[in-house]
Amino acid sequence: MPRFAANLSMLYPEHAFLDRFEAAARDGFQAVEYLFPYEHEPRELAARLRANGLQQVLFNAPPGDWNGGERGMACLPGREQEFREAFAQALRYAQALSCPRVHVMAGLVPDGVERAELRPTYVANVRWAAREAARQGVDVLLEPINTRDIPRFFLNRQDHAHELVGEIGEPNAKVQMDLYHCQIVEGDVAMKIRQYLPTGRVGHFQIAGVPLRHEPDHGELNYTYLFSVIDEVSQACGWDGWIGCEYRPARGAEPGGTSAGLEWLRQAKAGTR
Ligand SMILES: O=C(O)C(=O)[C@H](O)CO
Ligand SMILES: [Mg+2]
Repeated sequence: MPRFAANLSMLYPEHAFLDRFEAAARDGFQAVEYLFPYEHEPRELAARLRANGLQQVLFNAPPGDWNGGERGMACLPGREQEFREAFAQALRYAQALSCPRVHVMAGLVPDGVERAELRPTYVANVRWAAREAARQGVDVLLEPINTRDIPRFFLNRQDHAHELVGEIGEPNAKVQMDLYHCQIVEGDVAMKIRQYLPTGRVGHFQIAGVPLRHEPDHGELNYTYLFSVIDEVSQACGWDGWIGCEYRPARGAEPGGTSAGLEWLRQAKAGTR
């Protein structure tokens, strides 16, 4: 069965962020991911990981002015210096947390600009980041995101992401394949897993039910089937990454709501015995 990481930006909303590590470990998770670690000292986060026997498997580089609506800087001409400084900060956290992957958000296409005009900036920024990250054994991830959640996001499709990874040309630049976004934008999810996972260019998966981004057993995707596809393909090609549980629990911040909603995970584990 694939290995699952709890996304602490979305799961366990009834707890303060630092207390979500313990909640995830209590539910049997052995790994976590989240959006941004930067409000906390690396040593505080490392202590939470250690105390709860957890691995950090992914977080995001600083995205620019998040509260002002920015969603990454990688595609933005004129922001290269800020991008580099932000990525250097991410690498310091990755080192302290022994985290092998950093997601670099692409950014929004500015009004009046054609997507194609941004491509050279994006490729140059991510190539630079991948080379820096390679020195400490870290992969840099590119994630296609749907435009219902993030209108004007630069990167939306798996084929676009894989084309860019090819052009970037660094072995540690990979795609973060979020099946929730993939279903909303393009569908045909199982065939896309079969197409892309064997290329060695998928660094990480994320999951959520579609359309509401709740538990994977809510909505139109059949994750029992998709997990069996990931299992089959990863056994054939030797992929041994993680699947991030990046969803908003249907019970919201109700105490114990995330844990109660993990029935899909208990069933997925039971199915492999
Ligand atoms: O939104 C997602 O799916 C992500 O994984 C990003 O990291 C945050 O926007
Ligand atoms: Mg995602």
